[in-house]
Amino acid sequence: MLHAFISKISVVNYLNFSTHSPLKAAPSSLGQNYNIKGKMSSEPVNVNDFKELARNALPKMYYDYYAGGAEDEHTLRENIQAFHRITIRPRVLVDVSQIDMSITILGYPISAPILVAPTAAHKLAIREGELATARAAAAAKTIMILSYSSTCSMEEVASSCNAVRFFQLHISKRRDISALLVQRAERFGYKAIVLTADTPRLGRREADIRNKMIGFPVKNLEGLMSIDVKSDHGSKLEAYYNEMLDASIRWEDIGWLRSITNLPILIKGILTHEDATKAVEGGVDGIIVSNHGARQLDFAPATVSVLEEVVHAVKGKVPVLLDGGVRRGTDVFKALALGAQAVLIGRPVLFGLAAKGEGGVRTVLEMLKNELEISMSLSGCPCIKDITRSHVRTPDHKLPSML
Ligand SMILES: Cc1cc2nc3c(=O)[nH]c(=O)nc-3n(C[C@H](O)[C@H](O)[C@H](O)COP(=O)(O)O)c2cc1C
Ligand SMILES: CC(C)CC(=O)C(=O)O
Repeated sequence: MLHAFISKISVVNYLNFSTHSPLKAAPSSLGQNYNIKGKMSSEPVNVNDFKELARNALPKMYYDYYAGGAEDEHTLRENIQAFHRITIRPRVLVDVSQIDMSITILGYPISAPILVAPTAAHKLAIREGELATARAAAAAKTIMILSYSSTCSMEEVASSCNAVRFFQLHISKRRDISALLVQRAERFGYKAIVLTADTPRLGRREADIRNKMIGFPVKNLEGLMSIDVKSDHGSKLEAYYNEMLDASIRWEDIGWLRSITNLPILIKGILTHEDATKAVEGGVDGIIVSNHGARQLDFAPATVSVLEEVVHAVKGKVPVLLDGGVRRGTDVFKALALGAQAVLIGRPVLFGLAAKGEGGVRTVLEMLKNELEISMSLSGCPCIKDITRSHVRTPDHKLPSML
């Protein structure tokens, strides 16, 4: 009866767009969110929607650089699909009238366990580049990890907002220049060094090779280093970085890094318990489980599939973070349940920036936070510490014996 009544009302209103019905304004205001002929709206309702908007906003070469992965992009797909294979085990009748997503990372309080991953070249997305991203991260009360390969300098970013920032480092063949960057980061208030360990050379990103991807100015290296890339073939970026990166770095070099800075050191790019153990023994202050957004070694495992292995090896001695394929609040929830303290977001931030500038990045972070809040409410977890291993079921999960 009620159903029939509602149906009748909607048909009448649908037919009476141009009449003086009290609901007359509805079709035009709703029309901003959906198209009655069935086309998708241009207003994103989730983080994935930003990908298409970014594709439309960017030159193909830049979009492909942001979106692409290595070789067959098997790991790129797996980073997402591995999250889909994990289900959530919700608990009911828990008081979830107040949800608290706040945490601290290395002692710094943030509003939710979602950080901005280091990604290069934000000026390919918009003119303001990393300054816009940094302001959005500050507005979301989270930490941005500034890339070594940023297109705004670390000084410019430092003076654009007073939020907590970390600096991501590559060790280049010019060790003196890497040391100088660390000292500059320290002087300009960056609170940690994130050493990327999975990039002794660049992975084969075939879209970049086909597009003959250009090099972009690495602002932090201005006046310090210029590498003349002679190659006219393939990705100039690949040629540039292979010339610059020190492929001989080893575990012993963590000691060198420790000797030149008092900042905490996080190591990014750990995928096995063997390396997690070495990292802890080497005295790092945190581990980021990452396959570099599937841009380095194709057929490296999806990050969420190896998270527990790393967490078990680390035994709570240092925080473990994860990135790769996090696109939903439920993904954040799953990573936390498997032992991560927080996650980092890469491409969605770039897509938000390309589609809608600083506001786009802000929206991406807000969407993920809102989704995490809902996931926590519907799973019976009012605080982050309430999210436990027993809140997820992984594909290798064995049913406890009933005998
Ligand atoms: C366009 C792009 C540029 C990146 N640049 C860097 C970088 O400069 N340094 C670094 O350590 N990681 C870099 N990454 C990897 C990210 O830090 C992160 O590991 C990855 O993007 C996470 O996966 P997601 O994009 O699926 O969220 C980059 C990733 C992308 C997509
Ligand atoms: C310029 C690159 C080294 C930045 C990077 O890490 C990436 O493109 O994945």
